[in-house]
Amino acid sequence: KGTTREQRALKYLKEHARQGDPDSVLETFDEFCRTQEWAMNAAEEKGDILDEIVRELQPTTCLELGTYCGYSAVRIARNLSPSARLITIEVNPDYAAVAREVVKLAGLQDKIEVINLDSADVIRELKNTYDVTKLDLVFLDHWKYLYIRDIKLIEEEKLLKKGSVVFADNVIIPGAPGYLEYIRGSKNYKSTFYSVHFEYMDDMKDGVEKSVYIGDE
Ligand SMILES: O=C(c1ccccc1)c1ccc(O)c(O)c1[N+](=O)[O-]
Ligand SMILES: [Mg+2]
Repeated sequence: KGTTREQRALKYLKEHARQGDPDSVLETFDEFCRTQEWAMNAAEEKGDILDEIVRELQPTTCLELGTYCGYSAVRIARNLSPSARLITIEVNPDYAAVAREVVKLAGLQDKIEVINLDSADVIRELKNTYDVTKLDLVFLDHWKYLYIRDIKLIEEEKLLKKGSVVFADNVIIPGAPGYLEYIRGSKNYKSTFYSVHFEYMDDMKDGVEKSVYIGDE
């Protein structure tokens, strides 16, 4: 076909979603994934938990690792207060390019910054280059084996404060065993596991982990 799945999804969104309406973009993306092609979005069930976290926490500065096509970036940003912002990191240039279009389609380009770099390199620069003081919300959704590397880097950079929330997708499928062991074993977090369906697959069980930082930073 010459096009990628992500480009086909973007085309569908441009044809069927309402410009400037984040809810319409999300609904249309879910429709695409249920009727045309599966994609690894943090869909309905996971999205509802993410919505709940954002509404309760009212974060000012959010970091997402693993933008993919921007579904969860739009999901987070649509609930942010006017001055709040989301930095989302995507190492794959093709995904990042599609995500920027999806963010624009949702009308959220003033709240979301998509960075096409390796997460570790950006985390080390958040204070100096990206004007970040502390992170209120971190959403881990990139390569599963990198969750533990990056949470340790975030701690090293002293980017968390009491009450910061770290929310991790896919802790069952594909799974992030090293991360789960680390975060649940750490005295600096209070973690809660939520059993949810794997995106768009009503007969597959996945899990997400919400960890509240109670450490001393
Ligand atoms: O790793 C995969 C994966 C592995 C194999 C085939 C397709 C996807 C995946 C699956 C569901 C997710 O929610 C997700 O975030 C990812 N991911 O790549 O980060
Ligand atoms: Mg995921």
